[in-house]
Amino acid sequence: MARTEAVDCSTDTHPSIDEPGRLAALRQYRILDTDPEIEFDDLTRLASALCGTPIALISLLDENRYWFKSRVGLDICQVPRGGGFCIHALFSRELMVVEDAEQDPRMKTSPLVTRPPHVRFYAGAPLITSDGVPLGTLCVLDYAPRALTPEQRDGLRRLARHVMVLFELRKNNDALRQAVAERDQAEWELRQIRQNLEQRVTERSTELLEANEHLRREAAEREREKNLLDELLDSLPGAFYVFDDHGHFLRWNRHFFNVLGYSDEEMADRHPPDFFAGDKPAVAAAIAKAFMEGEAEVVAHIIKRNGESLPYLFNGHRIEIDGKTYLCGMGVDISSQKRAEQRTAEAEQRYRMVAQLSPTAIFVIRDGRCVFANQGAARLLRSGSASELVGRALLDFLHPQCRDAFPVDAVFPERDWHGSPRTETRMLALDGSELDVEVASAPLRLNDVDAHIMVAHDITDSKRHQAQLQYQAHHDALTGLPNRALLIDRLEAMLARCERHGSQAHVIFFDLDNFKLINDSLGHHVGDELLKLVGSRMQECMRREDTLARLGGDEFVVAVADKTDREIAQFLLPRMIAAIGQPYLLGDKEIHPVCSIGISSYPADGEDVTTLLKRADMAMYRAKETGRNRFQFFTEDMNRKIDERLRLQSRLQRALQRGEFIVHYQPKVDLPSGRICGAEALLRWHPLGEEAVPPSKFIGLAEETGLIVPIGDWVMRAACAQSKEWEAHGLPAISIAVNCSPRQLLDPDFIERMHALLEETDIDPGRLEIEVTEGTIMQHPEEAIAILARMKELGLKLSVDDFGTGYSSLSYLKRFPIDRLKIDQSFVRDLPDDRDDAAIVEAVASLARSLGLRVTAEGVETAAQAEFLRQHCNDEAQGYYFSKPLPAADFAALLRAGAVAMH
Ligand SMILES: Nc1nc2c(ncn2[C@@H]2O[C@@H]3COP(=O)(O)O[C@H]4[C@@H](O)[C@H](n5cnc6c(=O)[nH]c(N)nc65)O[C@@H]4COP(=O)(O)O[C@H]3[C@H]2O)c(=O)[nH]1
Repeated sequence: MARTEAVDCSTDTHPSIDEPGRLAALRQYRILDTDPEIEFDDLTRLASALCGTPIALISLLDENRYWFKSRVGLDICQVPRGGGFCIHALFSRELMVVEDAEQDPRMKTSPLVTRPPHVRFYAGAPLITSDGVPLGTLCVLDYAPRALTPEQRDGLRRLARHVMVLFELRKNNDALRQAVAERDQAEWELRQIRQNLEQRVTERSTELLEANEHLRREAAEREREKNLLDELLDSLPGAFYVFDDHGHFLRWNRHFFNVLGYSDEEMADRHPPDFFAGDKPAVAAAIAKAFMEGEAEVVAHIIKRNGESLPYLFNGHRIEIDGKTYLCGMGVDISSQKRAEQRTAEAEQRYRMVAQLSPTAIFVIRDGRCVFANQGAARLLRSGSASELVGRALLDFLHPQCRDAFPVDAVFPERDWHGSPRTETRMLALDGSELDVEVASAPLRLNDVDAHIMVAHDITDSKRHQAQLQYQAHHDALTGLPNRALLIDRLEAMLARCERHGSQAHVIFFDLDNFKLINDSLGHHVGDELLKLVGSRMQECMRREDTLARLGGDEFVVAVADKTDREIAQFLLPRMIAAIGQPYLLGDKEIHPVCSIGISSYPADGEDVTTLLKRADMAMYRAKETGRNRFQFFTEDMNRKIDERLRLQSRLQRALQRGEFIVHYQPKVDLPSGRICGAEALLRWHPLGEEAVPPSKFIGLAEETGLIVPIGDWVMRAACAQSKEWEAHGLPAISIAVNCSPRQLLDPDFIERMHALLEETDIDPGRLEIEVTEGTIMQHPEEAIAILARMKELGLKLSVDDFGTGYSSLSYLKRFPIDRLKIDQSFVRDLPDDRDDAAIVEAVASLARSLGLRVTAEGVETAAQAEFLRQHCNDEAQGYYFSKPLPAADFAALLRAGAVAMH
């Protein structure tokens, strides 16, 4: 493409051209300074090709320049108005062809010619509007002079017209676009307007809806308020009303219907006085008063629809609404109140009567003086009449010792079971007698002044009774001495005192050794008398501060403080033993009780009551073992003995299963002939791997623990079996005696077991002798007699062992279904020298003879004893003199020999 500098063309016009009009027309096409468009560029290229020129332009002339809408072969887009050629073609409105510009006077000075691009050829077809206005040209240019063929000329013209068609099309399009744009704008504006309108309509509708809702809510609220008011009025506990000064009802509540029975129609027709009969004048006066003074109240009987009348309390208040005067108020049914008043009046009357007639003393006290007293009060205080008490000071009736403590203001510290304040005090009757009373009190308003009512009742007897009960709970009924409970209390207090002072205290346990025997043999009444005497004799030996208690049976305990062991042992106990040991004459009997005493001391032997009592008891048992009228201080050794005893017990429990028992047999000798006539079965215990334990050590324990029952059964069975065996071996038939302890005898199954044993061993019952001690029988004589009788029924022989030690009376002895008496070895021991024993033995032998009983003397150890017995008793004897108890085999050998040697 040829480059050229901008060409300066001078502006020139043509007289035939309305230049401003042309320029205006040009502007209408709105094409100047627009971007290249392909449709125009195609035409330009067509023109260049058609004419064979390197340059082709669509050139438009405005006020100052030639602006090229489309160009081929030229790279500038405009040239000044004075530097171009087109103006000639434009103004001539014809195709103009300049074959050599250097030769053409109109152009040879043109910068396009004189300077690069050095145009030499120019052909331009004017672009003329349909109105004939020239706008520019479609021109072709060349650097060399040339000519155009007529076809080229014609083609150029046609192409110019095409350009113009395009211009027109473009202009129309523009106009169309403009119109479309304007229409779009109009549409947009319309839409805007519509939207605005719609929005306003919406807003307005919302406002209207809101206003409507507001109105609806207000209406609902008013309705609700009205309903609420109606409900409120209907819920009033009475007849609400509003009526005007003509007596026309404006408003009333459901009470008129629900309670009084009037319908709304009836209410509308009625006037206030219509509801009343007898009370009409009072009601009318109250209405008039309310209208006049603003308010009034009246009690009147309203007539219900069914004719019934009820007392109502009406109130009325004058109100003004819109300048008019109304009366508004309510009537309340006061029938229950009236009834309550009536009941109160009746109750008051009743209470007055009850108070007057009550046997309980009732006082009303005001300012410390009696303002009312009933008959009960007069009786309590031994007064002639209740009125005599009125006006007197309450303190006058109180015992002087109680005056200070008595709460005259009725604020009592305790409460009775109704919750009323109560207290106990002592009163003085008018005759001077003293009374224990329980007083309850309550505050009271009396004629608008504070007072209190006081109810008093005589508890003198119950106090006495209580004291008695208290005494009984803490004292032994027989001797009147403190019992265990009181002893424990006092001991605790004593120990606490001793602890504070660092002093000593002693617990002394007394037990009468032979009491049981005395009691059983001489009767309970003798025993009781003896206990009372023992108690009082002991008491005489003691200081006031010491305590003597009876724990039950023949057990007494003395608690002594602030004495040493030596003082106790050297002074107190000997004194007591001497006092107790003095003979007692009870009825026609003289009794010599024997006591055993155990002592424990605080703090050495224990620091609490239980331990001290237990240890004194232990010591007492130890004393009992050591002999008559002995005392024994507790020693740690006793504890050890108890442990040993416990150990022994556990071994004894296993002994039977382990087969540690055997039976020895001691012969019984017929004194006249010296022949063995029987044997006593005696139990022996050889614990495995240990020394034999003598019966004296374990029989008592077995008895206490009940083990004696199975052990005794075993002995019986063993003895019976042994007897059968001897019999089977052809040995002489002898009777076998077996010991029976109290526990065995009184066992409920004893008889059944004996029966079974006889059947099982098949022994002749007449050869089995059961030995029961006299003491055993005398423990429960009646039961024992019954059991012995049943044993006799079984065919058994019975003997009373240790006879002479058990205090059995002759009358009992007569009733015992026994065969034999065994004289206790204590009476035999000192024979024949002891005259008493000799006399006893003789007496027993003679007694037995007269009762038809046989006699066996026990414990014969010497020939002299044997001889004495042979002379005076001449029955049976048993003892070491003849033989010690022997194992079964040795005994069999002895039996086989048939007699024992009598030296
Ligand atoms: N000093 C002395 N003693 C003599 C003489 N002759 C016999 N004795 C002993 O005196 C006791 C007599 O038995 P007991 O009075 O029934 O006294 C018996 C009896 O009460 C009881 N006992 C023994 N075996 C049994 C038994 O199987 N059942 C029951 N319930 N008690 C038994 O044990 C007590 C003591 O029995 P043992 O030690 O065997 O003592 C026996 C016997 O060995 C004598 O000349 N001089």
